[in-house]
Amino acid sequence: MKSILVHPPQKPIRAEIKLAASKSECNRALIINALTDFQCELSNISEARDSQTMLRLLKSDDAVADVIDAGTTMRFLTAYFTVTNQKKRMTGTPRMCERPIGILVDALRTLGADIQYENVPGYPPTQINGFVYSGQNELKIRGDVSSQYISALLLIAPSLPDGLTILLEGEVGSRPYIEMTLKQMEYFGIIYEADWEANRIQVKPSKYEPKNYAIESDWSGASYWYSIVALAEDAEVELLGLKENSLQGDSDIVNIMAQLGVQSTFTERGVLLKKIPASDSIAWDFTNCPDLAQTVAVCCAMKNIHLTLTGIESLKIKETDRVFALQEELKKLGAELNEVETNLKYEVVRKSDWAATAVPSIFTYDDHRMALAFAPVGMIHDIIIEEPGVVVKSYPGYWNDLAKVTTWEELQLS
Ligand SMILES: O=C(O)C1=C[C@@H](OP(=O)(O)O)[C@@H](O)[C@H](O)C1
Ligand SMILES: C=C(OP(=O)(O)O)C(=O)O
Repeated sequence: MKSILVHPPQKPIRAEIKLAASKSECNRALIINALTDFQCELSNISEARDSQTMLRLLKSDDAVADVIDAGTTMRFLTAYFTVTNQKKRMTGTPRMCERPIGILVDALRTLGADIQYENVPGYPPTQINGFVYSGQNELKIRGDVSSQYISALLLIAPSLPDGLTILLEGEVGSRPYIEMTLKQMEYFGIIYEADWEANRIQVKPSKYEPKNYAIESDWSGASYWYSIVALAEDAEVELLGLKENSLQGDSDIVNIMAQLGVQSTFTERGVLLKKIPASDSIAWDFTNCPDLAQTVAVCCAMKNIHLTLTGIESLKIKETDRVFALQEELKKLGAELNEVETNLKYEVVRKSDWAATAVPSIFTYDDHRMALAFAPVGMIHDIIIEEPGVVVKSYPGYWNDLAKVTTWEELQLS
């Protein structure tokens, strides 16, 4: 499959969508399960490639763990293999080897890990050689690069003889993901204290209790459906498997989309999305929900809603430089992502009189969220999404789900 041409729907959209499970919740549950010697019963395991990769690597005796392009899988497994004293070479795609891991490796080394870099210090591939506990039970760690390092350390913290106290430095990004980690740990019997005023988290040493755990559907995946409803002329969609009180910070899409023209009503099965009037402009800080930035940027561009974005610095070190990717691809829709204050504030603006002269063809930069976020443009006019297979990272069933509300066809681009 080389590319997909999405056509606007020919009739009002009325659909029920069973979303994929959250890969974030799933990857935490899989690590916790491994730390109970696989005694938990996990249900609704995510079919996302990131989670399937985690599942496979946790069960593998191979000396090499290739995480492909999965950040949480790389970071969580590095901590897990270290404390369980498994010698592993950790590697991934070329892009994964450009995504920093030094902050986590330094922290694990302080705890007693022998980890070596194969090429560039601070980046995968790494070789985990072993672990002899140093007796250190307090760490200072930067919180402004990736929360995944902190979640990785928290997940293994109960296994350390003295537990672990983490002092976070700098502005903490993606904090809801840290809270998700802590709440899942608590569910499995771990005691912790988090003081967010002092940026201090303390985890007591203990064993995870084996329990059953049901993984919630993915709110990041839900965001694309919000965008579909916001952009389509007439749409009502029920998303199944989502909860009002979610562990996932991306459930904030409910509040963002209330301003972009989508009302959420929670039902017994999930959430029902209906169209309502939208605002002319919004400002949003994505520090707590960086994965929603692409969805919202594309949706605002297409609805001619002026968007001011802050808190998107971490987008530059994800599957691709998402700021650059958005800048390049929004241009094809007559829109711009402008940097208003260096690295701090951006805005999305679109020429309201813009009309496509040819069908825009969106390059996806090996980033699932580029394909997922731009496909809803098809609710308004034809759009080509190149390399659409990238969606397997988090939402393998996306194109099949999209076929429930509109038509699309495969193209072979030369
Ligand atoms: O812990 C997690 O499950 C995640 C944390 C976030 O990463 P950062 O903490 O690097 O922002 C998010 O972007 C990623 O998709 C999943
Ligand atoms: C950033 C993401 O994932 P990861 O960091 O786990 O590769 C994502 O899914 O958008």
